Amino acid sequence: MIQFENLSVSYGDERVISNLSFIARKGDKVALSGPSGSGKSSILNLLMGFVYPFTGNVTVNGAVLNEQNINAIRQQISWLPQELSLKIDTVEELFYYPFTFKANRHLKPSSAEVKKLFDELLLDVSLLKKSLSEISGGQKQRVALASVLLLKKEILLLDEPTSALDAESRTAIINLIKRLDGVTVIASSHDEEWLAAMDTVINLKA
Ligand SMILES: Nc1ncnc2c1ncn2[C@@H]1O[C@H](COP(=O)(O)OP(=O)(O)OP(=O)(O)O)[C@@H](O)[C@H]1O
Repeated sequence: MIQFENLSVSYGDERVISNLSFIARKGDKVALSGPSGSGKSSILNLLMGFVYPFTGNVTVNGAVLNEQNINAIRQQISWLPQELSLKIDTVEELFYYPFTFKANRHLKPSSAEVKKLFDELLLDVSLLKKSLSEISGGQKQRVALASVLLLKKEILLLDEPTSALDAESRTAIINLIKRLDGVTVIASSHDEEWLAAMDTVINLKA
């Protein structure tokens, strides 16, 4: 369970989020909506411990998130950022990047698992042999999503996961996310189809 209690976030003098409270239970699919700059990414950054609240608490599975327990909490989370600024050249490097971390090495998927998930994401595994400059933004987004899904963590944080996708792959991903039993998903999105499909939508300008 993830709980935000009376949470406020500020950057310097700028208050971005004020008195936000919500609970996501295990397996809930939660969307964060709101205009650009309303604080959607900041909420995901709070859960990763990149930002700390100005007031209030974030609790993950009963532990109030702090600098001492953040590393243990991150082990339970798989995070897909909005922009991937990695110094890598190939699709294969992008896909296997999360598995290069010591904590994730044992989670490296089999080629059969990779093939199965790529099929579900409407991707051809031959893409892995290409350089990043040869694939589209939508293919890159789905390859990155595939690797965070294969980490099989119980919490999945997605920052605008369908922003580069066409209608067909967007629907495939929404269906796949909805079938993830027991996985708590929190995703920022401007995508109406995504927002309509999730269990809860938190509108940050409401
Ligand atoms: N590290 C930072 N330092 C200073 N200000 C920041 C920082 N991160 C975010 N902000 C500011 O906080 C506000 C909320 O940003 P955030 O990225 O959380 O919004 P968002 O809803 O995710 O936006 P978008 O839809 O454009 O991705 C913005 O005004 C942004 O400029």
